[in-house]
Amino acid sequence: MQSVYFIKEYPTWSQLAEPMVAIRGAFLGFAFGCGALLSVTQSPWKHFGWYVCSLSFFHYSEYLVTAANNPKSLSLDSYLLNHSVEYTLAAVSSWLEFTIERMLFPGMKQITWLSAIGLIMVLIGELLRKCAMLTAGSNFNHIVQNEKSESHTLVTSGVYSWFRHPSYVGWFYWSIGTQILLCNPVCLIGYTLASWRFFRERVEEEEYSLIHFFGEQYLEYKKIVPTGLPFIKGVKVEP
Ligand SMILES: C[S@@+](CC[C@H](N)C(=O)[O-])C[C@H]1O[C@@H](n2cnc3c(N)ncnc32)[C@H](O)[C@@H]1O
Repeated sequence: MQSVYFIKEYPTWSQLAEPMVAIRGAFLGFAFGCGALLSVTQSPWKHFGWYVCSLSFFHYSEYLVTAANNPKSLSLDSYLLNHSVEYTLAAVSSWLEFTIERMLFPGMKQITWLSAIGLIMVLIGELLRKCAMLTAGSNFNHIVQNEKSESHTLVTSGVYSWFRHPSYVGWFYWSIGTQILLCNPVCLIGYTLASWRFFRERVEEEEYSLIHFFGEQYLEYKKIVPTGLPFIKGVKVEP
């Protein structure tokens, strides 16, 4: 008698992740729509609507640009929604601060000229970051690489000729801009200090690897081009 075997095929990780990608994309689209609706009303939450649009656009476009730029590195994490616990706490704190101050001092949340300055910072920061991603192409990776891949080349053109870390410069001013937009004084100070510390450490860690990868070529580039981040010089090199 012949036996029949059924080989059970388990879905691969990428097959499992596909619906999650669609769900996150749809959620960000929905959030953007809600933000846009709030933005065009005369409600006291109007500026919060600008913020929701900025936040959802940022996360959606991180995934989209990674897909176009460096599809090999694309994953569910490319939305950067689960960046870190600190990042999530910072976002929730800013929503709480906005809500509490909105209840106690409603006038404080309706300073349109100040929110407009914040929005301009957000837009410029976003543009700079996406220009950096597109300029670096497949050399750009959300996860700092400690091993040099064969195709990794040093990028020194376009926005990389202005700053050594243009995407971090963009993200730094984007994050500060969100708090100016929300007229959140406490989070403005907190975000400025926390993101400055984060990028100081990140730049040092990244530059160790880049010097290891590109040696003299990176050291020459480092001499000519600043990091772009205030009071951050990057890794110290002994003469
Ligand atoms: C998240 S990206 C950030 C890039 C850069 N720090 C910036 O702010 O635009 C991190 C990856 O970019 C790579 N990288 C950083 N600067 C680079 C450059 N000038 N040329 C090529 N790769 C670079 C690093 O090796 C790392 O894996």
